[in-house]
Amino acid sequence: MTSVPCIALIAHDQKKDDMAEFARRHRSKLLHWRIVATGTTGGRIQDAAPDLNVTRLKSGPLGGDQQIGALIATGEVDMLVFLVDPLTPMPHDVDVKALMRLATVYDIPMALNLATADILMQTLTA
Ligand SMILES: O=C(CO)COP(=O)(O)O
Repeated sequence: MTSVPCIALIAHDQKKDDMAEFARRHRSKLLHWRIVATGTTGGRIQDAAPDLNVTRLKSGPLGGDQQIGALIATGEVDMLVFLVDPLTPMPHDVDVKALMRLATVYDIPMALNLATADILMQTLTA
């Protein structure tokens, strides 16, 4: 793990309220992390907790998931929280699957729902 660990945060549209609440709830721990996020998700996190260190990438359907996958492949992401919407078809479903695949290949702790994300955050010491 690098000196400032990096967490990737992504939420599909139906889960963005949950992600904003997640960022507020875990703000004190997330202050010690660099956050990378897809475009719209990152904006919602910045609105919810303006003092967090958020780098916004492209929106998911425009390549943001792939950008985060590339960061995982180069060893720059330590944890992934991806709040997925399993009830809505996505035009970029292949990108979503590719990101989950890379997080698995590189053995990155990955939460795909809020309950697991909260447990992962509880394991962090800072
Ligand atoms: O579509 C997404 C993940 O697949 C998320 O992208 P946005 O955060 O830009 O909405």
